[in-house]
This record gives sequence, C-alpha cells and structure tokens, in this order.
Amino acid sequence: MTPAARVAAAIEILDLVLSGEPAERCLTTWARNNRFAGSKDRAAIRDHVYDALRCRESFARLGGAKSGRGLMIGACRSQNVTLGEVFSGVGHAPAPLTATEEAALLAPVPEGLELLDWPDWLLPQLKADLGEAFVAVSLAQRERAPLFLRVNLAKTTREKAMAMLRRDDIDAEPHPAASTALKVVQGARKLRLAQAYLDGSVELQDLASQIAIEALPLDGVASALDFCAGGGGKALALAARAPKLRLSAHDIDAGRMKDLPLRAERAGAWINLLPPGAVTGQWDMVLVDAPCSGSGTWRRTPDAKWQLLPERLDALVALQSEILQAASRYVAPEGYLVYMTCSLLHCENIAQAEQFAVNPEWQWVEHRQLTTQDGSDGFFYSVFKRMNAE
Ligand SMILES: C[S@@+](CC[C@H](N)C(=O)[O-])C[C@H]1O[C@@H](n2cnc3c(N)ncnc32)[C@H](O)[C@@H]1O
Repeated sequence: MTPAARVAAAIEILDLVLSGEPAERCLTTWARNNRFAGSKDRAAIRDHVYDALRCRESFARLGGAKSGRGLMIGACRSQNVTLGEVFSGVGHAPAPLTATEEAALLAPVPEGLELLDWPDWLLPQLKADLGEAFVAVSLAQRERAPLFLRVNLAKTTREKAMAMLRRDDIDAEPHPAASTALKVVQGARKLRLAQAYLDGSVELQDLASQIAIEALPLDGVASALDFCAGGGGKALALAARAPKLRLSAHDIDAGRMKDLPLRAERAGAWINLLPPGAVTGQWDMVLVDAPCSGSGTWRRTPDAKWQLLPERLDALVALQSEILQAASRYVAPEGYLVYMTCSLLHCENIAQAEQFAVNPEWQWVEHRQLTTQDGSDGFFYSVFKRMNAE
C-alpha cells in the first residue's frame, strides 16, 4: 500500500471508531476484510488510528472536522506533511480537499490547553491533581507509549534475557527504575514469536507495575491473594519475585482469568485460582488492582479517554472503595493490603487511600503516584498494614 492508501484506510477505520465501535475491533475487522494489506501496512494504519485518537480534539481542530478525514487532515498538518501529496485522489489515496475543507483550514490553530487533548470535563481535575507536572505529563500522554518487558528473575537474568531477545532481532535495554525491567527499543512486533517470550523468560508488563511489585514489603509474607487478578499480571510478577509464596488469584469475572493458567505455566509459577465469590480464609498480603478510569494508560487505549463520563468515574470511585473494604477482610493480622490503580486521578488514588486509612486498625505504610515522568504509565499504589488486635 502507498502511504496515502494507508491514510485512506485509517480514515475509514476512524469513522467507525468515532461512531462508537472499539478501535481494536475495527482494526481487526479491517485487516480481515483487506487481506492484501501486509503486516507493515497494518502496523502503519494502526499507528495512524491510535495517534489520531490520542490527539483527537487538537487534530479535529486542525483538520476542520471531527471525522476520520478531519482527523487525518489534522494529523498531516501537525506533522507538516503537504496535504496535496496525501489527499490527491490518485489510486487509493483519499480525495483532494473540497473548497469547504480548504476554508476550514483558515480557522485559528489550537493552542494552550486545547493542545493537551484531555476531555474538557476532566481537564480542571487533572490540572489540580498533577500540579506542576500537568503540562509535561499531558504532552507525554499524547505520544506513543514505550513497550516494557518484565524479566522473570525466577527463570533467568536480565542480561541473559536481553541476549535471548537479540537472537530474535529484538533489542531491549535495562531500565534503572526496576531490576526486572527491559525497554524494547527495536523489534517489538516480533515479540510474541520470540523464544524468550514463549518460554516465560519475559512477560509484557509496564514499568509502573514492575516498580510497584518490587517495592512491596515481603517480610513475613508467606501467602498472597490477588483479589482483582484479571489476566494475572500482578500475581505473576509477585510469583517471579518470591517463588516460594503461596499465591491465589480471584476475580469477580472468572473469564478475565482464563489465560492465567497458561501464563503461569509459561512462567513456571503455581497460582491457585479461586472462583468468584469463593474467597474464604486469610492471606499475609492481599492485592487490590482495582477497576479504574485507566487514565494512566490512555496512551495505549486512547478511545477509552473519550468514553469516560463523570457518572462512570463516580461509579468507579464507589466500587473501588467497596472492593477495598471487602478485600481487607482477607488480610491476616500484621498482613498487608495493597491498593493499586492505573489512574492519574486523586479521587481514585490518594483520596481512596486517605479514606481507608481513617480506620485505626490499619497503618498506612507507603504510597506512590507514578506518571510518565517516571518513564512509565500513570499508576498508583498504596500499602496498608493490619495492626494486631491484641
Ligand atoms: C485493573 S483490572 C486487573 C488487572 C490485573 N490485575 C492485571 O495485572 O492484569 C481490574 C479487575 O477487577 C475485576 N473486578 C471488578 N470488580 C471486582 C470485584 N468486586 N471483586 C473482584 N474483582 C473485581 C475486574 O473483572 C478486572 O479484571
């Protein structure tokens, strides 16, 4: 496909996403219906779509319309690409600009807060919550996210994992913020077929989760429950850090854990899966990786940024507090409760922790808000210790 034909495909897909369909599904369906497109074409189209969604508002302003075409005109303008070279109508290229589209280009270009591409209703909240880091984090959130791997130190070393990846033409470098972290600098698309991935030497995991798991206090911790386990990312990281830990995983939706047995087998870990609602007993550590806005990961799932509404955020905050209370019952005396989200918002993070810490039975041990300034996604963790009732 020519570069212009890829833009035409991105326009078609963006129109579907703007009508409310999930971006990932639209990309898959498009690829299935257009088998002539090679892997490089699909990757380039995907990048166009995700770049445009990350910068949806500013590109729409630059392109004169919130449509697939408007967004891609805006994207070309933001990169100083000559519009006539892409919008030529030649072959499979998008049609030339109409007179109305040309006229729309004369409108003032977006500036200031408009360039940060946050939903309007969330902007004041983020500005207050991020404080001095607001502009830098906002700008970084408009960029593509780096790909991180977690080296399974129960199986190999970081150096050996890097050498193994290199044999499959993947270059990765250690990140200083976590002893397990590798940042992929080249060859990311080959990862799922790489030997180091297939044999469980490395797993896909953002740097923030790795920093958080590495920071957890494991003194006197012999058992742990991942209460909101989902695909099991946190449980697997914990298993790799402390192979002797007795680990259980639970999720209200058992289907979310369907890949966990295979992932655990690949990693050489043993994790006991608990069916929804079947949690009894106590653990030395209970992790609550709570459902959240995902605002810290919107670089990776930019359509979610535009779908979040104030009512949904309120409901999530109420749910997080409920889950935290429910999970706290499974923490043994002197054990730890760990609350995590991939959010940048106070109401889901520090405010939840403050509210929980009011209970005198719990000692608030530590907390940390991570952002793109740490090299990672946005992420929050907080650790509480249950005081002995005696
Ligand atoms: C952020 S995701 C977890 C991601 C996962 N820990 C990982 O690292 O891959 C939140 C999970 O919480 C689960 N969940 C939602 N409500 C819950 C509840 N009341 N009790 C337990 N799990 C719940 C969701 O099904 C979802 O899988």
